[in-house]
Amino acid sequence: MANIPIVDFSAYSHKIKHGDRTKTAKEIDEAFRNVGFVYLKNHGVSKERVQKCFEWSRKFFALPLDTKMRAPHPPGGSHHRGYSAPGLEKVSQHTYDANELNKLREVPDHKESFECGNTTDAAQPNIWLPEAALPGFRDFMESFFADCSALIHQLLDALSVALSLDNSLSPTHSRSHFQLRLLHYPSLPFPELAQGKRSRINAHSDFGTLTLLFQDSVGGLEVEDPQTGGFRSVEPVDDAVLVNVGDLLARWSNGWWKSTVHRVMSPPALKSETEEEGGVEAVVGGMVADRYSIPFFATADPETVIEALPGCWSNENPKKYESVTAWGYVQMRMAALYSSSQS
Ligand SMILES: O=C(O)CCC(=O)C(=O)O
Ligand SMILES: [Fe+2]
Repeated sequence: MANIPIVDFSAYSHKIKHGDRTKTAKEIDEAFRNVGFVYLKNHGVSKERVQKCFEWSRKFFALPLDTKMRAPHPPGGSHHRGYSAPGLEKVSQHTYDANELNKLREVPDHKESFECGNTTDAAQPNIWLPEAALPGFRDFMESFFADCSALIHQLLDALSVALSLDNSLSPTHSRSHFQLRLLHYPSLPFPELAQGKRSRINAHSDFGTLTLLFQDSVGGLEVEDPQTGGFRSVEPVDDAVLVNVGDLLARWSNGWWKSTVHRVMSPPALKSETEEEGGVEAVVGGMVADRYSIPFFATADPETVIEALPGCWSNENPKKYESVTAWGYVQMRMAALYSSSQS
């Protein structure tokens, strides 16, 4: 099991006094340096709201395919909104060559997703189903988006305290051009996953600054141990949101915080059952349960120049990365996600 620290975030979500805030910021800082992931308790997005979001997600994915296709994800990676049917998106880790991408797609990610963003994001307008197809869905997602955005801004305040920055990082995300994603990994025969014929989500790091991840209780998320290169299971924690550092924040902090590679495989319970029963053959015909998760991706305002933050570099620890704009970097990564199968 991966050792992901659990931090009480009330000092930021409930605006408790300054001293507690510094302590919380230091705890998050340590988790981001060591693992790149942290679980936050008392994060301010209520349990009821999270449960409701999972309910809406289940309702959405239970609709017939031709109804879901009334909000289709456009071809290519630059407009990342709407519904993607299973097999459309294949996550890669820094693979930009078209032949390589097509090879990777031979093992499709067995998932479907729905993406939506900020209503003010003119560059990537949302793509909704007609209201009558799922009344109330759009309203709920817009308000859940606002809940998650508020948490991101509190986290940016905490990170600025951790680095003793003069100004909070929150204004660099002032437009909140974030992305809320509903993910459904359909049930599938265990051997297909175990033998690598299909994957749930391939190993990758996230592109932006911060990701929130709400998961159901099925499990299967794994994070890479940077020391050994092996993967460790992440156990879902009740009422806690998982937060991880994306590549842009790792660059911005000059590598101080880690953007850790992660993937989704079989739930750990299923794996240990097969070991006890003497290997994969013992479960031929067994099915892996459906899994639902809700990531929320934050990134900085598009024109923000990402270069080592004050305090993260010195003559002894020079800047490791070229400066990039937030927009330029994310577009390059997104293009690789959707490019070759659709061009
Ligand atoms: O479903 C999960 O638990 C992880 C999803 C994920 O890593 C992603 O969408 O970037
Ligand atoms: Fe991810």
